Amino acid sequence: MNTVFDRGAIRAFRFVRREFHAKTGEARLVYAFDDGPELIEVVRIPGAPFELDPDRAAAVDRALRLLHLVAGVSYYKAAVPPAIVVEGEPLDAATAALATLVYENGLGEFAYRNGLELRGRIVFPHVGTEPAPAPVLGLAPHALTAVGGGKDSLVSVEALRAAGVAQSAVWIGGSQLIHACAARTGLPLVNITRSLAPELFDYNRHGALNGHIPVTAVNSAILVLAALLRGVDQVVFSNERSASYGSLIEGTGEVNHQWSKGWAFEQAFGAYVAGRIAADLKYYSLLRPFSELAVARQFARTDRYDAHFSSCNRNFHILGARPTSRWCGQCPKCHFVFLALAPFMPKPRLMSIFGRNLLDEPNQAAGFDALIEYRDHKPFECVGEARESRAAFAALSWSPAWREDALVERFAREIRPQLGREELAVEPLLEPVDEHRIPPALWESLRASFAA
Ligand SMILES: CC(=O)N[C@H]1[C@@H](OP(=O)(O)OP(=O)(O)OC[C@H]2O[C@@H](n3ccc(=O)[nH]c3=O)[C@H](O)[C@@H]2O)O[C@H](CO)[C@@H](O)[C@@H]1O[C@H](C)C(=O)N[C@@H](C)C(=O)N[C@@H](CCC(=O)O)C(=O)O
Ligand SMILES: Nc1ncnc2c1ncn2[C@@H]1O[C@H](COP(=O)(O)OP(=O)(O)OP(=O)(O)O)[C@@H](O)[C@H]1O
Repeated sequence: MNTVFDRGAIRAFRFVRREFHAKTGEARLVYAFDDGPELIEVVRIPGAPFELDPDRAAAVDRALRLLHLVAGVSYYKAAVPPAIVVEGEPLDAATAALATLVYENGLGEFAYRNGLELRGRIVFPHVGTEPAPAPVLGLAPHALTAVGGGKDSLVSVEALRAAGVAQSAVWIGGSQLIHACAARTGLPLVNITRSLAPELFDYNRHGALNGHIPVTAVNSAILVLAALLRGVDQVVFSNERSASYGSLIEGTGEVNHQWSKGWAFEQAFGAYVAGRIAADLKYYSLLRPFSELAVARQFARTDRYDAHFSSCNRNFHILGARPTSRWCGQCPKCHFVFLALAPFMPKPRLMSIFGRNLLDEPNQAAGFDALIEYRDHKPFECVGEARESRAAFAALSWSPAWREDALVERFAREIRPQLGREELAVEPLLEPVDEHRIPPALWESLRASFAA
């Protein structure tokens, strides 16, 4: 493309067609703006050729339709045109409602940063007929555990292992870091590849709208498809309770960067999968009842992954990682993970993971201030709630090992006196809540393994 991407002239975003090739495991998701070129996203699920009986083939097609709708968000956002057109069979009301929910909320940060109002503007056309409830397919008891290279999914892997749940470590994309973490689990590995339509990058260079998309919703829909193809009954994510809370922006309200990691998404998506795709396919987040601090404490209980994991998002760009080391030490994720692990890990171990002590670097004060919502809002990143960060700081400020470090000392002197002691306790934040979709027997075992 040599000209500008004239998004104002675009009238409609079209869902053109979806294809699945059982011999190769390749799904092709096809979109277009008006009569422009086809934008084709390709996802490949390993394990082909897939032999599917008619019921499973029909469920695979329903899952593919869901993935087509959800993954379209990457392209729709480039122009946000007035109309959405779904070609082929029309959507029913429940499917259209789920797609609208994902687009409106999952593009919340995108809309805020681009000064757009998307609520009420995203209309997926649908008809009034309701499809039959999804059948039971007789899927085998086995979890596809999504691995993201960070601490959360590794906590889930170990919890499922302890509970005796058969599982595979599954990841999407070409990240070597995630591959190394997945290999370190010792589980069977499943690496799914995904290529965005190359035209999108061209559009981005020529003036398309850009910003954050609900990537966990896309990954979830990919794993649902993979579970059906591989004939297994569970898709397990590792989204903690804290993901349900966004950043509070003055004059705007709450904007959640990680909306599709939150409880509202999990409930709607999980219910849709069981109700409309396959009745015995369970989608849930194993860490939903827990805070980031509870997950950090659990992670600290084994050093198996210390030399492999990273939560720093500079490792995870689709056009190639941009890290100088596994931890850049300067981004909100590095700040938060350092702070959250510090109360639960011996200091030398944490410093050897990061290669430095971030809490003794006075020039990083602003980054840590944002985490505790002091003079700034919580960053648009996957970090815990401000009350968790404040409680972690408070715990360190009473610890002989940490209290003399520059930023901890500053917290104790300047910020702690403004906060009530009851706001600063770590213990209440380690208590699980009973809001989750975890199968009951597994929940009992999980609760016991997280208890102190
Ligand atoms: C790695 C990262 O943080 N990427 C965000 C960044 O994108 P950037 O341009 O720096 O690099 P790429 O990720 O390589 O993306 C290239 C372009 O492609 C678009 N794109 C990418 C993936 C996709 O599924 N659809 C797309 O359209 C993207 O817009 C780029 O133009 O900045 C972007 C704009 O703010 C972010 O959207 C990129 O975030 C990725 C989608 C991503 O995978 N981010 C996760 C690390 C992440 O933020 N996870 C959240 C979960 C949030 C959720 O609701 O699911 C978290 O852990 O909190
Ligand atoms: N490339 C990926 N493939 C499959 N699942 C992924 C991928 N990236 C992230 N996930 C999953 O999405 C969820 C959110 O990712 P997130 O980055 O918060 O988790 P994490 O990498 O396990 O931990 P951390 O919060 O320490 O980064 C997790 O369940 C994670 O396993």
